[in-house]
Amino acid sequence: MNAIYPGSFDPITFGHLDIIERGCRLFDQVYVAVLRNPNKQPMFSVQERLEQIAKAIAHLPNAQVDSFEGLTVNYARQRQAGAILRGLRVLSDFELELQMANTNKTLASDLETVFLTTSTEYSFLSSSLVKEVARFGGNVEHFVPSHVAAALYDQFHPVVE
Ligand SMILES: O=C(O)c1ccc2[nH]nc(Br)c2c1
Repeated sequence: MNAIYPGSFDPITFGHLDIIERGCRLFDQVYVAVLRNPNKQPMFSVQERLEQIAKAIAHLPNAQVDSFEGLTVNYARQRQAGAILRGLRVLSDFELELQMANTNKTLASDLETVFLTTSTEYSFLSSSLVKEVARFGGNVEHFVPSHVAAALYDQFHPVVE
């Protein structure tokens, strides 16, 4: 069975990678799918995020990066996925995740949402938190892959020609 792992990944964190690596042990193929959302102003472009994710999952032979827009259930069908993979960090994640899972179940009754609880060491982690730490010059090396840490540094320390 294939799974999709949809998200904004702005940027990808070790929390996301924890879910992806464990999902790769459960599913034949995991599509790490960046949602192209024109209503949001991400820090990194879709292309930048695709490249960041591709490098982060290069060690996983059955994971691949992708992007999509519109309904998650339509993208899942396009990728012939039987599951939507989601991570749960803390109880506060559950309410929105439950709403999305029930919506998707109503739209596509043959599509399951599979939740994995993140490892406790990453349960506090979010892309927003990482960007705030980087914004104020904090060390993010324990939160994101080194290439993502470098991209965050460049965001806040632009080279002046
Ligand atoms: O980085 C985020 O914003 C974010 C949100 C929701 C999340 N659920 N599981 C994980 Br890992 C996760 C990460």
